[in-house]
Parts: sequence; structure tokens; C-alpha cells
Amino acid sequence: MDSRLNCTTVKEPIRKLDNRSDTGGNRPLRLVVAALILRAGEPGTEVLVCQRKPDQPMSLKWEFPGGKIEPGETAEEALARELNEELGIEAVIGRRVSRVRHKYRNGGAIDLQFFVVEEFGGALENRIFNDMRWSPLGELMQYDFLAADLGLIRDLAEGRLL
Ligand SMILES: Nc1nc2c([nH]c(=O)n2[C@H]2C[C@H](O)[C@@H](COP(=O)(O)OP(=O)(O)OP(=O)(O)O)O2)c(=O)[nH]1
Repeated sequence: MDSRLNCTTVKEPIRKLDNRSDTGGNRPLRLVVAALILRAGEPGTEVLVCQRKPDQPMSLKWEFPGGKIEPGETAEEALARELNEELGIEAVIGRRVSRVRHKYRNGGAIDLQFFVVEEFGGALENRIFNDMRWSPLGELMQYDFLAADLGLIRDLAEGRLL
């Protein structure tokens, strides 16, 4: 009997299981907050969209500014801190409009909450993004957004959320 063959047949399912856990199975859920920063545009509302840098994971994808909640922070505190770090503004965090859970193939699972920001102090400054633009809500589908954002993007573009 060929024991090496047995070894191979036993190993294969184990490798498959390991891959499956890479998709988020046993990694901690990351709590993330992001902002829909709105302004009155012509003819309708515009929202700030940001592009990830070429050297970041999920490079050049578009997202909303924000990041992970740190221990001891509320969602609103975390978002205000991230917006200050990323854009140099003092944001007034408004109502939460959406919450989704998503599993990324290599990055584990995230719990993502979106808040509206209609007021902020200071001048917007791009500190970390590859690009940043004001987009009319109806044009959001033209950007290559992160997968977790796609449901929200569709709702915003079709006027169902705001
Ligand atoms: N800020 C933000 N993050 C988002 C959005 N959609 C979405 O899936 N994410 C994901 C990307 C990241 O995995 C995570 C946010 O983490 P982060 O901003 O603190 O750090 P990061 O991109 O360097 O990610 P990481 O490598 O540290 O996990 O949430 C979004 O609209 N805005």
C-alpha cells in the first residue's frame, strides 16, 4: 500500500479548509466606519469619494473616507478621528444610514457602518488618498467601489437612501 498517496489524499482537504478560513472564517471581525460627506451640488447632492493608493490592499478601488474603530471608541468618535487624520477636518457626525457585513476573500470579514456628514470645520485636504472627488449621487455607479459598498452605492445612485 502506498502511504504517500494516503498522505496526499488526507492533506488535500486540510489545505482546502485552511483556504476557507483565509476568507474570514477565524479572523476577528473588523469594525469599520465610513462617512458620506455631502454638499449641495448643481443640480443635486454630491458626495465625497476617495480612491485607495496603488500600494494599498484593494489598490485603486474607490471608497468613502473612514477606517477601523479602535478599542474604547464609539463609532462616531472613530469616524471623527479618521476624518481628521485623512482629510484634516473637524466633522459633525450625523445619522447612521446603513450597516453591512461583508467577507473579503483575503482580508477577512468587516462590519461596516456609514454615517452622513453634512457639516465640518476646516478645509478638506487630501492627506492619504490617490484621488478624491465630489460625485453627484447619480454618477456613483461609474466608480470602481470596494465590494462591501456596492449595495449602498446602488441605493444612493437610485435615490433610495438620501
Ligand atoms: N474607509 C473605508 N473602508 C472600507 C470601505 N468599504 C470597505 O470595504 N472598507 C474596508 C477596507 C479596509 O479593509 C477596511 C478599512 O480599514 P482601514 O481604512 O483602517 O485600513 P486599510 O484600508 O489599510 O485596511 P487594513 O489593511 O488595515 O485592513 O474597511 C469604505 O467605504 N470606506
